[in-house]
Amino acid sequence: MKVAVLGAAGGIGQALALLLKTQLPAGSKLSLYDIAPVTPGVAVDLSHIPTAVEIKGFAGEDPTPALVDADVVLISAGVARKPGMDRSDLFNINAGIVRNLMEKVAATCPTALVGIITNPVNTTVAIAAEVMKKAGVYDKNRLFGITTLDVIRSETFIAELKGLNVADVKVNVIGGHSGVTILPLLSQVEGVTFTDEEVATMTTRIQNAGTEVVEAKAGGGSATLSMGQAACRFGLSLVRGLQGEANVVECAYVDGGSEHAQFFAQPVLLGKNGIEKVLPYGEVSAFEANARDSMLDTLKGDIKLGVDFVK
Ligand SMILES: NC(=O)C1=CN([C@@H]2O[C@H](COP(=O)(O)OP(=O)(O)OC[C@H]3O[C@@H](n4cnc5c(N)ncnc54)[C@H](O)[C@@H]3O)[C@@H](O)[C@H]2O)C=CC1
Ligand SMILES: O=C([O-])CC(=O)C(=O)O
Repeated sequence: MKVAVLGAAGGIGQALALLLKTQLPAGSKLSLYDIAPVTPGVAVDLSHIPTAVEIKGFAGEDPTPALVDADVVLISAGVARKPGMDRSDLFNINAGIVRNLMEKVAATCPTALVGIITNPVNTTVAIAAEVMKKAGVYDKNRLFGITTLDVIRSETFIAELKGLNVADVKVNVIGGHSGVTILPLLSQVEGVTFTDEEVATMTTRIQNAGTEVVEAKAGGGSATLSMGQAACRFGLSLVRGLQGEANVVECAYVDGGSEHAQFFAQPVLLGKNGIEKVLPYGEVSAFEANARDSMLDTLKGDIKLGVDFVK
């Protein structure tokens, strides 16, 4: 199994590379790429960790050498937010970065499973899909916007509020990955009830959690370490699915035939071809149904921006 990380010298990329070096199955290959010249050195550094994961680093303008024979490609290349910015403010720079990298993915490893981390995810995933379509190699079951950070934040915050063992908390987060498009389905969390006020406060906290980190880092970037953990969890789930493990389910932002929008985050069953099955997200409360319906104009606008960018 070969996993490539594009953007591997960045805050997320380095954390993700470290976690993958220590957690990928024995015999895996890990390939790191970034335009930053330090990237081969990051790989040398990680290569001294005694695990049976072979690691190589590549820098420069062309990601192709890192992509050859990749089974999974995780993309965190691009710029991150500073205080006062919205995720959509990253579009101008990151749209072109994702388009260029996806052109290389389409040419070099068109059947790899691709996880997009680069913001604005609601839009960059649509860009990735359009690039693959243009190249004639689009498979909607192999492209994912990684929304796992919203899931692990929800698990953490709910466990804290309700005094639960965080390992026991499971929550679906649907929609997209910015502001009101992030919708945790709190009504489905087993073994707990929330007051209306708790639902409102918790939903807003999860939706604004990225901004919480951006403000706390005070100009030093956005979430990197928690995102490294989230992307590692998601990347390992992709690998487990590829290896034929049963019942591997994650929420992700996918082209899954949703009635709500072309791309919509919901639970998916992962397998040897990426998405084996898009799963229903289940019953929702009146509050959640209203929040879901109210987000759709924003989400569809974000998607259209990406489609128009490539067309
Ligand atoms: N999906 C999610 O939940 C989250 C997404 N993000 C997003 O992830 C992205 C990366 O964030 P950080 O790692 O904190 O940023 P960073 O600035 O620390 O790292 C970004 C890396 O991308 C590299 N890069 C830039 N252009 C490139 C290109 N054309 N090819 C290859 N590499 C290139 C840079 O050299 C740098 O090493 C941002 O867009 C951020 O908004 C951040 C947190 C959560
Ligand atoms: O908020 C940001 O800019 C980074 C991000 O996507 C998150 O932390 O969820």
